[in-house]
Amino acid sequence: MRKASGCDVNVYLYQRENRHLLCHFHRFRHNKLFCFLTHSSPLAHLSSLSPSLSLALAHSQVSRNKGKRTQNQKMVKICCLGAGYVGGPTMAVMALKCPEIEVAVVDISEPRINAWNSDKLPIYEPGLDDVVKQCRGRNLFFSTDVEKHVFESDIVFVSVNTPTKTQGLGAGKAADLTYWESAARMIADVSKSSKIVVEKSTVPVRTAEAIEKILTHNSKGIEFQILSNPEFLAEGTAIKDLYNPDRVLIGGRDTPAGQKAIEALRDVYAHWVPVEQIICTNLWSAELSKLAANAFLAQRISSVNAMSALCEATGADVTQVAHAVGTDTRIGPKFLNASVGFGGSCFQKDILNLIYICECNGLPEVANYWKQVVKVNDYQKIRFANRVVSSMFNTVSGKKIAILGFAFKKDTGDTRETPAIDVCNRLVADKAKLSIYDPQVSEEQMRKDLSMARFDWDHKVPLPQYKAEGVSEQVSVVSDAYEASKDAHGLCVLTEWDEFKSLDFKRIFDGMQKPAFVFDGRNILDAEKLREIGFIVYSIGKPLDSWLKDMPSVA
Ligand SMILES: NC(=O)c1ccc[n+]([C@@H]2O[C@H](COP(=O)([O-])OP(=O)(O)OC[C@H]3O[C@@H](n4cnc5c(N)ncnc54)[C@H](O)[C@@H]3O)[C@@H](O)[C@H]2O)c1
Repeated sequence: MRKASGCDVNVYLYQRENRHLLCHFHRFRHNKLFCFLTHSSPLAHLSSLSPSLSLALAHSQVSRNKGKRTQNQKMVKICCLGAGYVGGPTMAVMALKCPEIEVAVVDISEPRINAWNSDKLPIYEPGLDDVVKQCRGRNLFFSTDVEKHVFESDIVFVSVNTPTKTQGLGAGKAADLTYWESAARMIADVSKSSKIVVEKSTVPVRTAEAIEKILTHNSKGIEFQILSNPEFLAEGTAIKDLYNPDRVLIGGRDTPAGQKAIEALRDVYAHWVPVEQIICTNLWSAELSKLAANAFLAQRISSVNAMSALCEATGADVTQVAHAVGTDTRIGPKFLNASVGFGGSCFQKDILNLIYICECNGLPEVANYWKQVVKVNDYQKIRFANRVVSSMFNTVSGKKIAILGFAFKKDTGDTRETPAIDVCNRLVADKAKLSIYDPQVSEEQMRKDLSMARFDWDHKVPLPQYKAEGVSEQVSVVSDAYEASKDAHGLCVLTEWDEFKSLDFKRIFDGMQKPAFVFDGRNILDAEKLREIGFIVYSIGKPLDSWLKDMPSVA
């Protein structure tokens, strides 16, 4: 690269179909690209996108040889709307793997962007700090200047939140697309050049059609190609998942321009994902696949959890049953751990959304099938809390109960839809005094979560009704497990943090009221050792201690 007056002049060697092409790119303000070709151009195949985007994307073509690729330098600018659990890590990894692409992650939340620009990132995710440190300020930028970065970009990812609607038509099931729609309107308003708009958020099937309408009705002659590129990362392992995804899914229109847009995005991912793992489909298949994948995963958890209740009733051991079932190669061993229930921002929301779509399409039987997955999950959470109460002589009034773990799973600070909320609220409703410890969740977050009215759709299982005053009096948040369990009558493990496995349970036992109870909602503790120490132990789906068997059965 050499500097010329007023602009940068970049010289690239571009290889395609064994022809070499020398391009001179002039990069002006707003990243607009102008290209002068010194040889006849093979780039006409990209002509249906804007000239600047076509040329930029053409430059991102990579030649592939049995999965191995050589990369050419490229000049694409990517912007991502939404600097959340998905937008932040996804774009950080993209910036790391594509050093020649400029990636801007923008958000309307100033505190969130400030945190991304600080030493304390807004989300906890193993390995994330390191990735951000390597790229931030180089080709990764976090900003609240949403319009500027959208204006300058060739590819715009939209990774805004799509929560469940809580009011109006479809309340309790349908996805709330308010954030998505306002993002689409803004993209249409500020764009002066054609763009590829990528759905990264999880959205109902056929959302792209609605988004297309918004964009094209406001387009002023600019061409937008919409792609669906749902994200499959799991919180807690996001960086690992992004480095080595099982697959990347890209859906687009079955038109020449749609296919070229798919190719352009595939070439971005091909920097680090083997091309055979990049699945290209039509738009609706990609959108629906994300909902289907989450529904299947949640269904497995509800299946093993339903089995755990039957194990407790019959003396079978759910771990042994899951192992025996999972060794069938048609079933497989993953996602068969019985627990207090699934949580997180996606499973419940996406299944509810799926249910709504089925109902809207006149498929009530299909809707009811998926509804049961959520109902079993609610049942499992309440069954666990009821077990705590019934084991302790059917009352926890005034009793201290230690809660170890509040996040919805280990290695994340995310508490959205965490089972801990329902379990804690149930115990608070029974007048227990809770002492909560989680290594990543702040006191402020826990209090906020426990104060929010839980949205009720048509649950048959009565979920605890929360009283805000109860939480402030009955809940304390502490900074370690020993403090949480001091003088407690019972201890509940609600998140599978590794550090809980190596606690000194003799010390914990000595500090607790007797009889001392452990309720392991994640089956991570060695129940036999705990029993030797003197605890009465409840593990989900395992044969019950005689103490628990003698207690009244729980609903
Ligand atoms: N969290 C996960 O594990 C996960 C995994 C796969 C898919 N998803 C899906 O990805 C999407 C995002 O999820 P998330 O967990 O990152 O949500 P999040 O709430 O953490 O982040 C969304 C961000 O979008 C911002 N935002 C809203 N409107 C905006 C706008 N107009 N312009 C710019 N920013 C805007 C919000 O301020 C927020 O910071 C959702 O649809 C979710 O279902 C999430």
